Amino acid sequence: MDADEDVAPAVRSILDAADARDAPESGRVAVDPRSLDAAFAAAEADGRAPVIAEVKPTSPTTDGTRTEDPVELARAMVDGGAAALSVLTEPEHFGGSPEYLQSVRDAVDVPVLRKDFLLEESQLDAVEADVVLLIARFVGDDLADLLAAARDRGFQVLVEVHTREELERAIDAGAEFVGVNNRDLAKLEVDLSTFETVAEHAPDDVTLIAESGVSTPDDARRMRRAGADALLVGSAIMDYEDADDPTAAVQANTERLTAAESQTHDND
Ligand SMILES: O=C(O)c1ccccc1NCC(=O)[C@H](O)[C@H](O)COP(=O)(O)O
Repeated sequence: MDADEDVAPAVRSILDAADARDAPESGRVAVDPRSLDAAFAAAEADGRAPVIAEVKPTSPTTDGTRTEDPVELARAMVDGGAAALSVLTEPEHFGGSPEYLQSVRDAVDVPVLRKDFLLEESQLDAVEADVVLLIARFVGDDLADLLAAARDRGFQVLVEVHTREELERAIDAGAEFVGVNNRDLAKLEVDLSTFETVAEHAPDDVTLIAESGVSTPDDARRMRRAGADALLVGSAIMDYEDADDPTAAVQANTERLTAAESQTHDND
């Protein structure tokens, strides 16, 4: 691993925990994945903004922990029009688990992204998912090998970048799905202009996903105008702590963002 020396203490702690995690005892996984590109195309054909809705019980920048059943939340996201789902499997800082992901994937028919901080090949085998995340900053020179190892198992791979230099490394490694994270993991600050400045350098044949900080339909349209093929949204969809009915709130939050494309004015 390289380039992690400047990260926020919370991220340092996440990486230390990932380093310390035992290799899964299960054997090597072999995945028959649900196509992410097809899911995005189906959403667009239906007039929905392609949204990957994230089941994120907590995080270093979230107050408290959402304890509702991840499967119920995931179903509400799909009912709200999510093209795909992301499920945190990191246990110590995000309240996730591979078991949650497996239950969610069994319950829905959209592609499911495994959101975690994968540093080693063996960690790919913790659970089947349609897509796995590799964060360019954290895997450093191992990116191409991990990408190949993930594809050998059948996974689609989302390579996350935050800078133009990381984008170039992702492209050189052969990434087909690139997520530009608007959250700077050095400071945990979110700035939507990150996607705008990095995405313009991406080749046309890459599927580009705007990650983090998308809170309103206006934000969604802004990212789409800047070239996002899809949006990865966690906090704004999981924002239901004051709601009487959490699953209804999650569905409504998802609908608000997936409907962004069909609105001409912002009515956030
Ligand atoms: O979300 C965090 O606080 C966080 C902190 C440290 C490292 C990663 C973090 N988030 C991971 C993510 O990629 C986001 O959950 C995802 O992009 C959704 O972001 P948002 O819509 O802003 O919740």
